[in-house]
Amino acid sequence: MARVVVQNVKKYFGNVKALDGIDISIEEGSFVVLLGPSGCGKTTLMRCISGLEKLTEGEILFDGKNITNLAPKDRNVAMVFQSYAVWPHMKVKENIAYPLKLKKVPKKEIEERVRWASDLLHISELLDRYPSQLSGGQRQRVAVARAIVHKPRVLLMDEPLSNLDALLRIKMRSELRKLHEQVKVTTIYVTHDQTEAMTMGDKIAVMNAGKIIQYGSPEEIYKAPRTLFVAGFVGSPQMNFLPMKVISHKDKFFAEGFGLQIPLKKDPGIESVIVGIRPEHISVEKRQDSIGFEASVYFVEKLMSETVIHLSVADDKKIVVKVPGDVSFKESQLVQVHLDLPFIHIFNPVTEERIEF
Ligand SMILES: Nc1ncnc2c1ncn2[C@@H]1O[C@H](COP(=O)(O)OP(=O)(O)OP(=O)(O)O)[C@@H](O)[C@H]1O
Repeated sequence: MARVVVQNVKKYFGNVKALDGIDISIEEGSFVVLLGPSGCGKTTLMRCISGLEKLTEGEILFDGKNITNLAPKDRNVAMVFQSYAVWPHMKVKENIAYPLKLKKVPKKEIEERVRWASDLLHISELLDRYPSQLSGGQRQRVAVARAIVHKPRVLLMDEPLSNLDALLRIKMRSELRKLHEQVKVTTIYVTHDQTEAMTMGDKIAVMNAGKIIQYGSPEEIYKAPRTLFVAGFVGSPQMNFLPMKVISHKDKFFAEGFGLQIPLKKDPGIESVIVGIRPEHISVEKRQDSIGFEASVYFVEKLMSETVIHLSVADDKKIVVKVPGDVSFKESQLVQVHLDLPFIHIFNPVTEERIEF
């Protein structure tokens, strides 16, 4: 396993800036998720790290050694793709053994390694089947076993769970995490699914338009999103954004709008702000350190374990509230809602950056 450092990497396809100056340092043995919307450059960054794509500019280092011009086969990197990409004409055991055969590993060692990888992926009883005799989930396990069998320095996974049904995806998430704990190979995992990113990554790099916007632990990204984009991309349902005016009153500062006055800890130095608050930090009951206001129920989504309430506040602005359990509300019903002040985020509407208090 290796520490991976990407320095000022740019990759242009004609006029398209797929990667527009990427800097990231990935600790040896860690699990890092690249998260971002379609087209933001996630796959291109993976392909650059694997050597399948040549950089326009910049450098990639493994353990301090510049590997920018090294051929893919000399980097000792393994990839797992969304499409399982297992050889249909080979049995499972031959598929897994394939990378070792290429490296001319002795037969006995191949057998041992195939047993090791298939035990880890719980597919030992499938070794004599052909891929056509496997389910999608089993095929993806074979692809992962084949990727780890030669103990790569870096394991790259590009949306490996996208083709699986919802239940299996959730199961495989925890299995891949467990596998990583056992094998400890430096792993870079691409997804556009924020739940997958939050549950799997030691760290998440949130990307947009060829750039990394924020790189941090899931907790940092959830609790202190650096920009409006990150705040809106991570969390479900999405964070509520309320554009408000800044007013001062007796040396105190407030964000004012929608019938609300939110105390600010200091002068933000601008005339207006965007107040962000996650649906789970708004309640329909008074809580300590919260401020309340009236809103009318617009639409209710009952998920039984939680209830998502869409509300209209002043100026017909809609906000979304998530409360635990199965709560009944009628359309147009008036409710008192409360914002938990410690969980409020403040953004600059021009730069879209977070303002720290
Ligand atoms: N070979 C190519 N030729 C031209 N443009 C390309 C090529 N590969 C990627 N691009 C462009 O580069 C940008 C980044 O693409 P990339 O596939 O890396 O995004 P992504 O984040 O992985 O998206 P997705 O989640 O949809 O797979 C896109 O605008 C894409 O159209």
